[in-house]
Amino acid sequence: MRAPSSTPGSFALELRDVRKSFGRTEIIRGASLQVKPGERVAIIGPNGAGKSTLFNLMSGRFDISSGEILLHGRRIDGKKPFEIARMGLARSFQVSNLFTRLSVFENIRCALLWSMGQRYAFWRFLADLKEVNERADEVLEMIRLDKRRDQMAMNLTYAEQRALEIGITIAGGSDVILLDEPTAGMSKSETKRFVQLIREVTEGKTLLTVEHDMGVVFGLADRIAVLVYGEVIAFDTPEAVRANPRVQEAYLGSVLAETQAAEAQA
Ligand SMILES: Nc1ncnc2c1ncn2[C@@H]1O[C@H](COP(=O)(O)OP(=O)(O)OP(=O)(O)O)[C@@H](O)[C@H]1O
Repeated sequence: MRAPSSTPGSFALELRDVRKSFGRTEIIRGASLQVKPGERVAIIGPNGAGKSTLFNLMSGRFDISSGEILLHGRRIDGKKPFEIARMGLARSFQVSNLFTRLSVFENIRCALLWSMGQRYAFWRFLADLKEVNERADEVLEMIRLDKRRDQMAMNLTYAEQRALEIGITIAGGSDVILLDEPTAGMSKSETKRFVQLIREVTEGKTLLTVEHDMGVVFGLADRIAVLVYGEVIAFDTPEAVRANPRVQEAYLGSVLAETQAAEAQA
């Protein structure tokens, strides 16, 4: 519904020396990232490294203390979350954001109407309802919830609720998508199916995801940003990140060892 507003040669999303302090504590300590249009980027790092904070800064939920954030070459730091959303950046949350007593269809429709916001006068808005309904059904098919269309969101399984969450995030047609731990709490088989779903619904879009599951990270990401104590210590292809001694030492060594131990036990 929304055309990408990229200017040639610009990055989809760019962070320039971003800093964020809470009180006296600096949590993000000069983070820089340049994400190309259509790239899939995973942000990994130890608990408390600042990954969610970084998402909150990109989506305007928190103000940055210094630096710059650009969406398709346009400054977005200092803007309100809804302004950033309407400029084409959408995010999902770790904690579910659904209207549990509305139907699956209505949840998507609300997201669509919200994304259209005040740009439509009421008469125009009514004329567009048909288009909105059609788009909502299209999104339901994409997230494979068309058969659950008229169920209340509260009656969906956990994995279906997470899929609906993704549908809400992509419904407005944003071309930069931030997903915060999309597969958290899922079984292995659910995770596998969900990663495939994420691939499909974000095809051609720019995706940033915060993820703890290294299987998901290495299966999904074109590039991985490693955040440790609020600093991006590596931003590279999965192979290069895996081989990076600094990353091994600061994070990945222990995580991979844990993952292998868990797999050996399973
Ligand atoms: N609103 C806030 N006020 C004060 N401190 C905060 C706030 N939000 C986050 N922090 C602190 O910032 C640090 C980074 O938190 P954040 O949630 O961004 O880390 P994370 O890398 O996402 O961790 P996890 O992997 O556990 O989700 C933590 O020490 C946290 O306590």
